[in-house]
Amino acid sequence: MTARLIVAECFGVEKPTFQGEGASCGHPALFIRLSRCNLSCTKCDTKYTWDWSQFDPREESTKRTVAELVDWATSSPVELVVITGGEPLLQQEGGLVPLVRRLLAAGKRVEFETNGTLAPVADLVVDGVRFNVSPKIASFGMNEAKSIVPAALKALVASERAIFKFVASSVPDLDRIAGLADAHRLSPVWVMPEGTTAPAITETLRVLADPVAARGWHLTTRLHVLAFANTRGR
Ligand SMILES: Nc1nc2[nH]cc(C(=O)O)c2c(=O)[nH]1
Ligand code: SF4
Ligand SMILES: [Mg+2]
Repeated sequence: MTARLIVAECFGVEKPTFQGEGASCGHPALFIRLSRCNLSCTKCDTKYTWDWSQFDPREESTKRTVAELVDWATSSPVELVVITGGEPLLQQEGGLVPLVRRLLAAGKRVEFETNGTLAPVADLVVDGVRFNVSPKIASFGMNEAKSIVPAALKALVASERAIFKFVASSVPDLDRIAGLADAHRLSPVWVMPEGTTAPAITETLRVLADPVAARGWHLTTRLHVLAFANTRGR
């Protein structure tokens, strides 16, 4: 049987872009955005991957074979492939493992952008793969009883291939992040300002920078919002 994935969009080949967030911020990158999510955050900026009250899944997603996706990614010399969503690990029992295996064999490296509610299968915890884990705190508009899954966080910590990248809007958010980081031994901690416009990102970054530095954490911007005005497909 041909493995297929439910894809929202692929970008970075025709219009080159960068990983906009986290430890690889500024690196040239290709993006495969998988459709579907198991959460429903109020502040989600990719609702076209899951919110079928606002979007039509037949318009917003296509099924693509692993071969099609690998051909697309290998048409570019860019080494980093970011697999995001939605929640990409929802499809790890489907075509994700063969996709990652073939991307690595072609000389790519892979970063997953995941919400941290699902433990990765062993076949994804391999050299060349990293996990950018963004647990959603209450201020992001998600009930933490659903978004904080201790067993999944434990597995991601144990993978030794994860960073924990929290979206924050205010200084009090940092206390909640510290509580979660302590409770689940999450490290390294990265903080990213919430916002989908350059002024909003800059303003929040300025508020958060000193308190993040004081805690010894890492800080990231959202480079694609600054550079490309949050255009879809960049
Ligand atoms: N350039 C760029 N970098 C990103 N890093 C994480 C993204 C995401 O939507 O998960 C993203 C995105 O949408 N664009
Ligand atoms: S986990 Fe991410 S993709 Fe899913 S609803 Fe929340 S912000 Fe959106
Ligand atoms: Mg995004």
